[in-house]
Amino acid sequence: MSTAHLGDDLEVRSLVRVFGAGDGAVRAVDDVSFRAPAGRLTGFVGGNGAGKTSTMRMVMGVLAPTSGETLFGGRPITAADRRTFGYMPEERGLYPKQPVLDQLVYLGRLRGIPAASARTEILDHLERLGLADRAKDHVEKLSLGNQQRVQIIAALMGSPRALVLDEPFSGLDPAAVDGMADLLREHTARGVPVLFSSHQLDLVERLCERLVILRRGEVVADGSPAQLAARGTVRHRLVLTGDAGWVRSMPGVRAVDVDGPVALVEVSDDGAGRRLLTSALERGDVREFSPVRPSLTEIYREVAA
Ligand SMILES: Nc1ncnc2c1ncn2[C@@H]1O[C@H](COP(=O)(O)OP(=O)(O)OP(=O)(O)O)[C@@H](O)[C@H]1O
Repeated sequence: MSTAHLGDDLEVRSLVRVFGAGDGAVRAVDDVSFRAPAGRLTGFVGGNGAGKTSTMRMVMGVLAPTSGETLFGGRPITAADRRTFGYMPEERGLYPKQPVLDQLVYLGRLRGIPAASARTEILDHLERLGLADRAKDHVEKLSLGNQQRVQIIAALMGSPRALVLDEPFSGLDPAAVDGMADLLREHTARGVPVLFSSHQLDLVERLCERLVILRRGEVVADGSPAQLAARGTVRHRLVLTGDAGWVRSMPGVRAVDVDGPVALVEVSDDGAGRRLLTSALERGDVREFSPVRPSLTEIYREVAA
């Protein structure tokens, strides 16, 4: 039995995975280190082929690292640890011809969850994800989004000690996204680290306390959304009473967008910002002059493009 207890971080250290050899070798994961802290939702983002799935597979032991380590609570992750983890792989593996409830009970038993307690938990999760009336249906009769919900329940049942979820939100409608987010928060509240990949940046920004951005196998950003926002280019929003077109000719000011009395600008330094504000005040009332935090999408474009 694992000695790990709730409150352990998941961590990867100097993780490398090379596919192929010689000239055709691909360094899919290239010296990746980051931590998914206990009790936090960590979003794992990056473009197609950035190395997210390969990293998660190495955490779950279904892909061998070329080098580097995967750790839980500071110790190398063991097979016993992994049996206590909830994993949603990229390749969804449900049996089409088996009823939903039977299948989930079976998957639970593979993870050592007694059938009776698995049933209670599964029925509760089906209810919460709006699938209570589908428990006896064959999986193949469900829409893809509903099959996805079943897959999610398979990963979440049995009070896992860590959750590793590859694209858990893809294909879900907004109500299911909210239901799923609530479920994940219940797990972080128990002290579980949750690592999930996603291409939906708005969702990651809304949900995550931490995020890790990969680009071509390397970590290019790692921190809270606020920490990442502080790294991005800060802009200012200037709202005047008259037309703001004149800001375009101010030295040290780049007008990103001007629309009537509203201008979004980047200033080269504090001095240029002060000169801009002074000029604006000389021309009349200034209704607003405020820094604009870059959105995650903008930060992502800066670091991952
Ligand atoms: N089994 C494999 N054999 C050879 N190359 C592979 C294998 N698995 C992944 N790769 C390559 O490794 C790189 C990273 O792929 P990976 O699936 O980890 O990225 P990803 O970030 O999950 O991408 P996506 O968002 O598209 O799912 C890609 O170039 C991919 O082609």
